[in-house]
Amino acid sequence: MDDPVLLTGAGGHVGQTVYERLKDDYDWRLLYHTQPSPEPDHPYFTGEVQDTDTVRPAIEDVGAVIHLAGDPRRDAPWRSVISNNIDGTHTIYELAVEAGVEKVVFASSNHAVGAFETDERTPEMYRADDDFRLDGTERPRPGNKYGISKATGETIGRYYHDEYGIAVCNIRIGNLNEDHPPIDYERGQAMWLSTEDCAHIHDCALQADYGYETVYGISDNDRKYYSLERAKEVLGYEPRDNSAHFDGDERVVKPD
Ligand SMILES: NC(=O)C1=CN([C@@H]2O[C@H](COP(=O)(O)OP(=O)(O)OC[C@H]3O[C@@H](n4cnc5c(N)ncnc54)[C@H](O)[C@@H]3O)[C@@H](O)[C@H]2O)C=CC1
Ligand SMILES: O=C1O[C@H](COP(=O)(O)O)[C@@H](O)[C@H](O)[C@H]1O
Repeated sequence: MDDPVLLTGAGGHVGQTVYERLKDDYDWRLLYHTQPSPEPDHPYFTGEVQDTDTVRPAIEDVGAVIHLAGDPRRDAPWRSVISNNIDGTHTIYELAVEAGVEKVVFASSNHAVGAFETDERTPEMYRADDDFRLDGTERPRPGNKYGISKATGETIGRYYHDEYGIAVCNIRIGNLNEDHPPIDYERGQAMWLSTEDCAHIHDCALQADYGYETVYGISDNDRKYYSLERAKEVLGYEPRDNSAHFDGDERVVKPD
């Protein structure tokens, strides 16, 4: 991607993870909610992602968008997800059409499919010896209103792909922690996405050719209930981390 790339939610956890690691690789445009400090090295904009007057100048002349801005809380209330997540994502796509954007990478979530984690399947599905896998071809099955907003974001992308030809990659992100995988949280270990793998999968999604894709964004954990096949095949994703290789403090060498 030689054209500028707009990163929304640039000040957040995922945004900083992506920007810090790929800072020199793209001609970034950054959308922050509020004034960033210190100022970033690339042109930036501030405001509400659902506000066309905020987004229009930010998306001008952009070739691709990584859309992260939104309310990430799993218990986010309806009014918030309607505004920040659903209306915000609609605004991004609507102005992407206007600006001639070729590709949108959308931060979807494990919570778009959270209701697959039924009482009958859990906690066994979180364990390394269990072979249950979601692969991205299943229909969304949200477990909360936040999950509804992510499933809706995927569907908004489907419309803008079919109607306007925008290439869309929904990354159903698992669990990005500050540093190491969570300890004593089987589910968290199963859907852990390391910071390096997080930057890498977003880089892959900017580089690869596809039409409309939904992939899972997790590291190559021994415990997993999401398939990585589609991300590997379509995006060229090569995860390097595995939650099993951390003991809570640091990477440990596992015996063969
Ligand atoms: N961190 C994780 O483990 C996961 C994150 N995600 C998704 O990834 C995206 C980023 O999440 P995080 O970085 O963890 O959250 P975060 O809260 O750290 O970052 C989100 C950013 O978006 C901004 N924002 C929120 N509403 C906005 C609005 N209306 N207009 C402009 N900016 C707005 C916030 O100020 C914040 O800087 C979110 O869409 C979230 O749903 C999905 C799955 C897992
Ligand atoms: O989508 C998200 O998922 C992560 C992981 O989910 P959790 O239920 O294990 O907490 C969550 O931490 C993050 O806030 C959310 O945006």
